[in-house]
Amino acid sequence: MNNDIRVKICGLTRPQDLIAVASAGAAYAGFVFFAKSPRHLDVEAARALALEAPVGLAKVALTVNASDAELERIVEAVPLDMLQLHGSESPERVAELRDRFGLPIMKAVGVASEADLPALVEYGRVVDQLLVDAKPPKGAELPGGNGLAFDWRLIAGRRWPVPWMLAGGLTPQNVREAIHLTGARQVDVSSGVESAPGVKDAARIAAFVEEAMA
Ligand SMILES: O=C(O)c1ccccc1NCC(=O)[C@H](O)[C@H](O)COP(=O)(O)O
Repeated sequence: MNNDIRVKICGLTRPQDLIAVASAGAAYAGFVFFAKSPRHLDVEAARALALEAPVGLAKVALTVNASDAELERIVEAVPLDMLQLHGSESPERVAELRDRFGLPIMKAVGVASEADLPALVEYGRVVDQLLVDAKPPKGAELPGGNGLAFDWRLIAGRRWPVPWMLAGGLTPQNVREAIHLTGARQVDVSSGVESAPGVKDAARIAAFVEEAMA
């Protein structure tokens, strides 16, 4: 059992999702604030859900190029442990938000080729965590949560100055290989544990966490 692997399950929308994630032993629960996503939560729904989260489950709000006002509404209403910025926020914007809201920040960086790797170093200077995710394909509706993996060999053996999380197309079937190949100590999944877009599946969540920690 590889207990030092920490798992994030992203895109929870129902109380039963929280139970499934916590009982599986995941460390993070992600709430998506992005209207085009099938996992989108409005602030009131996210507040209600977050208030039911078991103690010890870290609650992560995921936003995409959100305005100050949007972030203020979320942070004031929803008890959170981390902000995940999943848009084109610059390192300067990220640093500004980290100072303003006093919450740990995880910045998602899309990877498709070697050319995308320097951004991890640049953001790594201003964040608390990095999310190393698959770069969305051109024309994709969603900046993340697409169920697509990137070539994990691109980051094999690489390290950054802050904790990082591997994401993109992970499933119960491939997560062990992904961890072995990349050396990731944290993994994140959304599509790979769903029975339909936006519908989390408790059995797949349990299987994913078990495989990640095997
Ligand atoms: O999950 C979404 O719907 C989403 C929408 C807009 C921006 C980001 C989104 N998800 C970000 C995540 O952290 C996902 O867990 C990550 O991209 C991995 O997704 P998947 O490949 O589906 O496991």
